[in-house]
Amino acid sequence: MTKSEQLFEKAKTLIPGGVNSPVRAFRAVGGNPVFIKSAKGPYLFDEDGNRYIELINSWGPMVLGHAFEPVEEAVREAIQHSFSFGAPTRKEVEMAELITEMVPSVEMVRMVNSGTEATMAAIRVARGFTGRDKLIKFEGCYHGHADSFLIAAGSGAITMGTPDSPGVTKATALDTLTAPFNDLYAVERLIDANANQIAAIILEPVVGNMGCVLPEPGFLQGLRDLCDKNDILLIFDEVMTGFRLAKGGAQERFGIRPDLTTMGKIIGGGMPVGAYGGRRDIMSIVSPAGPVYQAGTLSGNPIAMSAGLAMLRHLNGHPEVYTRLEELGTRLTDGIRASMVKLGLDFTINHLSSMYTLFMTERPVSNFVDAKTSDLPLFGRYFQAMLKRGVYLAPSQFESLFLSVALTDELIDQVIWANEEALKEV
Ligand SMILES: Cc1ncc(COP(=O)(O)O)c(CN[C@@H](CN)CCC(=O)O)c1O
Repeated sequence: MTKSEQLFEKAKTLIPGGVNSPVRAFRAVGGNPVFIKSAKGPYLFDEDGNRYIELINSWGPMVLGHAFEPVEEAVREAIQHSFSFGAPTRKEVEMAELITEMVPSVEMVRMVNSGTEATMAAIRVARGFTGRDKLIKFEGCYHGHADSFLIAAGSGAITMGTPDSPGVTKATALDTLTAPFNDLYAVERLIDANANQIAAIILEPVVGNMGCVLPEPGFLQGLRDLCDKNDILLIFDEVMTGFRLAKGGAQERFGIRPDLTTMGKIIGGGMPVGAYGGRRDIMSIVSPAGPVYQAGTLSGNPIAMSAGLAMLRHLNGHPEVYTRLEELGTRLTDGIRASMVKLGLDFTINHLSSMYTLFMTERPVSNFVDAKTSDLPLFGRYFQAMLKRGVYLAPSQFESLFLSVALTDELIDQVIWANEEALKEV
């Protein structure tokens, strides 16, 4: 048995499914997960000494590559002052200042410890602000594992076949309305049928959690208009897209101003950090400034703030990072398309900047129903064929991939080669 296999056997006796987050278990792609020992730049190294070109980057955070020196240096400096105080610190003020500078719609921000906490809090604030109970989310979008969002959820929920998880009460589920992504008319019908009851519409402005799915022209603006017309708050869940698709996230790229934004992943530089923020009048009702309660022992943790600050400061000061992410994404997806032409294949690739998904379906993918036409067993074989060739993909069809600027043209070309060989093999 390999070291990874030994570790997995033991892990399964101690941790549900042997993992601390379901999608890591390779359930959707077969085989056993590789246990990662270390990472550097564009590479992961597993417990058995295998090296992989990394296309997940911890599901988004490691946009500058693993062990990025300025982030590592910031953490080394921070740990000399102990780890956690449970009291306000200078770094939290600096973080709030930087986030509100980089994301102008965020006039005030609260730090939390995960994307899930951020979206949980954002919807509570929206309900507190509007006095309304219902929310609209989109089928296949994933906003973390809070009860309100495990309705037609994407990511690991659909990967494990539990888009509507047991344990979520009927009462909770009744307050979550769902519509197909990119379907404005369906949203209008929900609003008409639930007049004055909807607090917020929450979405991934560019979806990663059903695989990468882009908003069709007019969709985001249409949601903005519907929200304005019906006094509904628009929440952009930018846990994935924030600081990746542009310095100011998808909202900068598409020119739409949400009322609230949730953030995570990149914001922590690889440490557990989430955040939610937005209009000052809305955020001013959050405790202790206002009555809507939300708290966290490790929120604004000084080590995590140090890592996040170093990451965001680099992104804020180096716009060339975003140009490079565009180049890398275009080179890779153009290469994959060229391979498919050569092989007489016509699978769908959805791509924006450093996010993309190769769907094992020839159907265009603009919503969850489309994404679910993918041939999942074929995807599993493709995943394993890529892993065998030293390329580490997301172990699920219903996930976006995330490139980092640590990748080089040569490594991209290596991935293109591996992809062509893998598609031949499967
Ligand atoms: C748009 C969006 N919103 C919220 C979340 C939840 O964030 P976390 O609680 O996992 O930090 C996520 C988490 N993303 C998944 C990847 N699809 C995390 C990976 C995992 O669940 O292990 C997200 O993508």
